Amino acid sequence: MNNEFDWIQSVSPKKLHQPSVKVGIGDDAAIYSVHSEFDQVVAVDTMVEGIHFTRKTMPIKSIGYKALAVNLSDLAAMGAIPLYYLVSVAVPKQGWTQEELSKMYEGMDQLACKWQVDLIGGDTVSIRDTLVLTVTVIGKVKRDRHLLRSQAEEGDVLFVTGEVGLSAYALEHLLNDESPRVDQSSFARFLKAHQEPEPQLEAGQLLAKGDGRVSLNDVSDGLAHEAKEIAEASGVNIVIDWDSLLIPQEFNTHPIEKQEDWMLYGGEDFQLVGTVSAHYWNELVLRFKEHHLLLHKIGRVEKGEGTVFMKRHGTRSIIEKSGYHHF
Ligand SMILES: Nc1ncnc2c1ncn2[C@@H]1O[C@H](COP(=O)(O)OP(=O)(O)OP(=O)(O)O)[C@@H](O)[C@H]1O
Ligand SMILES: Cc1ncc(C[n+]2csc(CCOP(=O)(O)O)c2C)c(N)n1
Ligand SMILES: [Mg+2]
Ligand SMILES: [Mg+2]
Ligand SMILES: [Mg+2]
Repeated sequence: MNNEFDWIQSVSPKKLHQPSVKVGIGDDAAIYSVHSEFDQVVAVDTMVEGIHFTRKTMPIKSIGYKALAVNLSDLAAMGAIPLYYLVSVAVPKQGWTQEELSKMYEGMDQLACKWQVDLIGGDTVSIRDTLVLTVTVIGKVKRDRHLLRSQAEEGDVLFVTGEVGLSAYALEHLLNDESPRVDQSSFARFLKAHQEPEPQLEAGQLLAKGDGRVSLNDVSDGLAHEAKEIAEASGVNIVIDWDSLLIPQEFNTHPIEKQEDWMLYGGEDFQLVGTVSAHYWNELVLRFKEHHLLLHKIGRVEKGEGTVFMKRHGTRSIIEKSGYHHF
């Protein structure tokens, strides 16, 4: 690899999307101007080789794409509009070429162009064994229009913005070397969900625009875990209605326990899960239809203190806050 400074030069954007950037890459820090009618929104998430990806589970370009996507997903979950991002990369001294790192940045750039977000800084260091990629995103939300996990109330509708379980299904096949055994044309959308998930920014912004009260979270650790976070933050119980979940046809030939593993506990779906009051629901569904976006009812909110239930064929069971845990 050339020296670190040439490398930084090579990943510096030639052109920026946001006119608010006053100083981007190249000085000690970035500067951007702000508008007072908006609040600033910031999030950071890290991807670690061996934990979030391996060379077997992810093409290199997708590692970059996903690292930015998971962060944009957190902004989506706040109802925010993304503006800028910073990238910190720790590169092992062996095993990664500059071409590969450039590919990783290409993945980020592809998604950044789609959402008009600008790379305004970062950090480059070496590490012993595995690559670590940390992305920080900065966005904005109209003052007092942000969406929180703590706004659910008894009687609300529980919704998701798309299918869940696709990412975990793909990952299981990738880890078990089974992807050649599944039908490749139908496997493609599962692979896409795992490798290059689409952050639901439009859905998040649409939910923030309306007048109704909304609670919202993004599905990184699994539907069960995220629903539990909403239930606990809001001080309510949540019932997930298994029979109303969108179950991919490919799951039908697998035992129900496997389906539950993928759909409730698998994680990394990066759909949004949330609640709205029942009388606002129909209007919201219409608005989503107008924007060609999916909003799917999967349960309801009840009085309680943070318990999540799953109801299947009329029988309820308590769902634990399990999903992917680092500790
Ligand atoms: N090491 C840390 N130091 C300080 N704050 C942290 C740390 N880790 C997480 N947080 C904060 O805790 C809150 C929850 O973080 P968490 O990472 O669980 O959410 P998330 O990003 O939505 O989930 P995921 O990481 O699974 O995508 C956030 O406000 C986050 O900024
Ligand atoms: C090789 C490989 N093994 C396992 C997984 C699964 N996985 C890792 S982290 C995580 C939760 C989200 O992470 P975080 O909580 O850090 O946002 C999940 C579901 C994977 N993606 N790749
Ligand atoms: Mg996080
Ligand atoms: Mg989140
Ligand atoms: Mg996150």
